[in-house]
Amino acid sequence: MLSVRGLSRSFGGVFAVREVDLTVPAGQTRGLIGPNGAGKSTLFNLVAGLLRADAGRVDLDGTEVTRLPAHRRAAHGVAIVFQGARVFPGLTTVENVMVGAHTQARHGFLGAALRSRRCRREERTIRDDALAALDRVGLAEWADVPAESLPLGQQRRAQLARALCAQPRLLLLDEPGAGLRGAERAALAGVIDGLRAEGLTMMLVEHDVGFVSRLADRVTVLDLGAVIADGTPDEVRRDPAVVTAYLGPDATLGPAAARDSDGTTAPADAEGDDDARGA
Ligand SMILES: Nc1ncnc2c1ncn2[C@@H]1O[C@H](COP(=O)(O)OP(=O)(O)OP(=O)(O)O)[C@@H](O)[C@H]1O
Repeated sequence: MLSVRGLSRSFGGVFAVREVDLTVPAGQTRGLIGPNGAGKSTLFNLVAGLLRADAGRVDLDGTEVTRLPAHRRAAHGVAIVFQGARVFPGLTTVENVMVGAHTQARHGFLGAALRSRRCRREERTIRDDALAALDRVGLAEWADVPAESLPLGQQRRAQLARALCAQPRLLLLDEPGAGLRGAERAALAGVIDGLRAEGLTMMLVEHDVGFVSRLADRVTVLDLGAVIADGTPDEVRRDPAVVTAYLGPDATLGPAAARDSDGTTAPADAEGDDDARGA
């Protein structure tokens, strides 16, 4: 589904992403972890076409998209949920989600302004698609409430629904669980797990190693822009290079410790990690 070869990008002469090779087969959920500043978000932006690569190539389903802008890659099925993204205030939950489907709408400005019959029909279809996406993330009953009145965890799921509305084939989730605790975190993990079971191809950036380990089939570890490990969650947690990069030379990255989404190191039985696994 996704193939990245020799991908590099630097800012002011410093590599943010350095000669990254990565293959994500269709149906796989790939975790992407690494310390702060490792290059995770930059890699996502390079895959989504929001940043230009200095070198290397990106292929989606066998088609090279390296030079395509973000909207053309979206048409190839790439959707991204940004780190710390907020819902649009002043819109209901379903209206927030409909914004995602509007990227695929056919009617132009004139049709919308005149409320033509075709435009109204398309609007109904978009609303139905948005309601179906809300159902997939467990928010159907909150469709008509102001989105900003939802708790943070539900706002995150609404953003996920917005991305799903574009019917992606590759979904990039940049720290979707950041700042979530307890039941909210467990609910999000349950939704991501459901999408995985449906066979959606996903990449998931998270600081919380327990959260990623529970949800990903395979994990890639970045440090200083380069891939330092790639394997099953268990293999990666035991890899000495990963442990050192993450926590320092004397630490362990097994069930005993994991860096939580706020960047602090917490025991695995702390609230966030435990809830993610227990979902
Ligand atoms: N637009 C930019 N301009 C300059 N430097 C940037 C820019 N974007 C990223 N960087 C730098 O590139 C490096 C990688 O940043 P990036 O945000 O991709 O890391 P990250 O792994 O996502 O970090 P975090 O976990 O903190 O979100 C960092 O050193 C960062 O300061």
